[in-house]
Amino acid sequence: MQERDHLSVEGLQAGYGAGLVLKGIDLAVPKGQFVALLGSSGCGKTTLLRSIAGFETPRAGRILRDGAEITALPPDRRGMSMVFQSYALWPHKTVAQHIGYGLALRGLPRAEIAARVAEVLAMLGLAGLEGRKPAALSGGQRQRVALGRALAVRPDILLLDEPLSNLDARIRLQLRGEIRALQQALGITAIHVTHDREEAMVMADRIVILDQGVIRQDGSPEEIYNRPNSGFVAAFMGAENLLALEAVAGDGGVRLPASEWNRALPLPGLRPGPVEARFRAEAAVLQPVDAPEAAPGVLSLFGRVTGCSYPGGCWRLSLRIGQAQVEALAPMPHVPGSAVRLDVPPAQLFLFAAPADGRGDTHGPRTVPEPQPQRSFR
Ligand SMILES: Nc1ncnc2c1ncn2[C@@H]1O[C@H](COP(=O)(O)OP(=O)(O)OP(=O)(O)O)[C@@H](O)[C@H]1O
Repeated sequence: MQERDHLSVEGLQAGYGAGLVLKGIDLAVPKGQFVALLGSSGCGKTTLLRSIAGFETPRAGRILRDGAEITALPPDRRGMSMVFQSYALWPHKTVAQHIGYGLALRGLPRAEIAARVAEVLAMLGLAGLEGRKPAALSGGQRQRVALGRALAVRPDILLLDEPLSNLDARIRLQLRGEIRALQQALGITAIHVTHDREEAMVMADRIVILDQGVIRQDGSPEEIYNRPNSGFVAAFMGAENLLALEAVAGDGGVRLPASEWNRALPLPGLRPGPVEARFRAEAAVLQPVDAPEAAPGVLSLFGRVTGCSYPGGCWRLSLRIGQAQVEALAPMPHVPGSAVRLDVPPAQLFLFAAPADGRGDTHGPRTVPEPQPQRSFR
């Protein structure tokens, strides 16, 4: 715990019945930081958020706010507001009543409530809708009301539980930007639960990847995207193409020997043995098979097109490379059966010693530095 940590979670364990969902979470968040909790369904994101909010009682560990323990405090005494995926609006209350709700509970004078409601209505572009009830609002407007209710009490910690996932794509993009701008303008510390990778990337200062109740990686969006610390994180961040390689020791060090589907590649820093190679479809450059040899460090793969579709922009190719099926993008369509070369640049080729448990980080990746200690990320 450092002086500047606004919110800290230490050794947090939580679960339901006999099952343990969070298996020891440590997280220290400085004031004003926007943290995205990212992970697949069921990994424990909401359980962590609800534990921070005070809606779940942890089995072990502590939650601190500005250094003071709040683990046992009820939700309304934590100085936090939460926004839910389902909006959680009352059908019989108007927009103004929703936004003023927390202020009325706190016993603020009517005039002050009216002034604050007007301020929040203006801030969220809801002016003119104050007399409407939720049934007469669009999804985006409803979520703005829920956000307004959370912000009206001027929390300094805002907890967002997938607030955008019920909205259509256009409104989602718009609200994303609005929430981020408001959070920055108000200097609020925000914890945002999502399973949408792009949403986490564009909104957050920091991304925490959760998997089965443990933190797999914690870093800036650029770090997580460009330097995943495991095959799991690489795959979660879109590097879904997977090749099973075998690193061998030779005179010039550890390398990937040439085969009918790849050129040889030095693998400095990796031990001999099975290697998991991952890359994004958009990272690979499609070449004719007889193109000049690629620059050193580039992994050149040879395969055949098995499928071709047009999702818009580029053509998306499915390719058979040895035993693996991978995806790549191309500016032109390719006939199934065509022979092609795929070049993967070193910065975008994520290599990990292949693990026994399929998670890709047992004896350290070649291209990835050790994960940063949490406290260095500020
Ligand atoms: N009230 C509950 N009682 C029993 N089990 C629960 C309860 N709430 C959640 N769980 C279980 O705990 C695990 C973690 O759930 P949690 O909602 O925290 O995951 P999540 O990462 O937020 O998932 P999603 O993205 O699907 O919302 C899941 O296996 C879920 O089924």
